[in-house]
Amino acid sequence: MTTFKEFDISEETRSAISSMGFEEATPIQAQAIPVGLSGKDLIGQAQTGTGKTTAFGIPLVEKVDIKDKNVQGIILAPTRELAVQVAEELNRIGGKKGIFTLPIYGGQDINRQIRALKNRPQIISATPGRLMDHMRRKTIRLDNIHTVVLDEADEMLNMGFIEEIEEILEAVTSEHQTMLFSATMPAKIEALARKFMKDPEMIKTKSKEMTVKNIDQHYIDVQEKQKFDLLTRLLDIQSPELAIVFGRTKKRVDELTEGLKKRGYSAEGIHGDLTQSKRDHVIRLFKEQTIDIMVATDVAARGLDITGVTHVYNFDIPQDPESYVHRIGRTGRAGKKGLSVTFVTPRELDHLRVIENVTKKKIERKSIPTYSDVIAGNKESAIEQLKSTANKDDLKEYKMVAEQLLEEVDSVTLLSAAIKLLTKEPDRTPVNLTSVAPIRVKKGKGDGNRRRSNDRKPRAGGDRKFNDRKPRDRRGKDQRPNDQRKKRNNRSRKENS
Ligand SMILES: Nc1ncnc2c1ncn2[C@@H]1O[C@H](COP(=O)(O)OP(=O)(O)OP(=O)(O)O)[C@@H](O)[C@H]1O
Ligand SMILES: [Mg+2]
Repeated sequence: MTTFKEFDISEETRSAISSMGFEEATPIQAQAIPVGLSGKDLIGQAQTGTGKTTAFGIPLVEKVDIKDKNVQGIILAPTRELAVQVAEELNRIGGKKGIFTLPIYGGQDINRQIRALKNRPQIISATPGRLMDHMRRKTIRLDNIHTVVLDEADEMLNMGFIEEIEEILEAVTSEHQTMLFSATMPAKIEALARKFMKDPEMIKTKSKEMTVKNIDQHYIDVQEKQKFDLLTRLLDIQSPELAIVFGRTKKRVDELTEGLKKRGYSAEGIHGDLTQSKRDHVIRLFKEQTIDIMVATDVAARGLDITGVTHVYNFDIPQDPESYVHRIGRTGRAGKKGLSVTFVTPRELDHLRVIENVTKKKIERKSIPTYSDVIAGNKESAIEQLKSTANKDDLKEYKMVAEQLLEEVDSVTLLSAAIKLLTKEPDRTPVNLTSVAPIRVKKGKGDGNRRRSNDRKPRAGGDRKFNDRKPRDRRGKDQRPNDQRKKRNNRSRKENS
């Protein structure tokens, strides 16, 4: 067990960490913080939800010279929401030392960011595209940077981002430390990462599996057409506190959200085609539990730390094992329990095996719940509702009627009637989704790294991730016209950074 007292850090930072409620350092923090503080380059790999943000946040904050008014540290993140979240965490860690971290991301008024930069943040947490925009305008200078962090490093070094990352790193001309973090680090990406680093120390927390033990991982073999009914059945039976439903494309997310609303669930969707203010709004509603289901593309797969997410449903099986690891990692964070359920159509079973092989974890098969399972689940919720109302609410004005009723009917019969009335029938409002083609394992490349090549062609999965390109275009990536590839890439950058 390592406590934060054991690190050679300032009193302010120690006190900030304690205000955040952290007592013991997590394994990645215990190993990475001393290396980070020593100034050495490092690659940190640890499972989702195990505190990697603080693992790089503490060394970064400790290295900032408060008298120096220049930007001294940059953190790059693949999505806007993550850039914001990381900035918030860094502000909690560095606040007591007077260190200010500013999030810089696409979709927000650039002039507003330029004004905020006048407050002289020492650290910037940015998405690559918008940072480059500021570099070109000379509103951010990188010549005094002593620390560069790539959060979700494998994603950042994937083909969708590599050019920006190279350009940004080349612009950091000062002597600097580079730290890379992610829960996944495919070998090819690690090799590529080393080119940007000086003899990096590799820190991997010991564990056979890529995913955390506290997530129960299930899958259900289901026909495409049955998926939506299955989802609503599971939602009724499992009553998640907060759930994220992942769909493969933007259109899919829109259709799923509409369908869930039609059946009376409080759900909102998030994907790269929405305005940033809509994206922010959805995240806010979800965080404050005004809605309890967030339907998302992979734009929400990485890094997001939302308290109360008890369930992750992969309505569509993820394209690659890394995406699976990150998606399900939105639950089961900081030691809490979580459940993930992946819907697998018969022709996708091979793909599921690829995921199991790469993550070194067997995913447990479950069968489709029956109608009577749903009724039993709904009865359970009705009983919970009755109990919590009995415990919390002021029932004075109902008590007299209740006593009168008890003179006519016995208490067990009365309560049974109340439970019956409160037990919902499953909503069967018809919902039609456009069906999507199954994801197939490509022959001879079933190593789970098939989109992680580091040649310079745009990656299929990566563009899909942030552009949410429909996997319909089943031509090989080399068969698509060049200008089409370029357009997709550019759009992806504009949308997400
Ligand atoms: N030492 C600690 N003790 C208790 N909770 C902690 C500690 N460090 C971090 N946490 C909490 O754990 C949660 C997960 O942390 P964080 O988001 O940094 O995980 P991560 O490893 O970056 O996950 P991901 O791979 O999904 O990005 C956060 O809510 C954070 O506040
Ligand atoms: Mg993280």
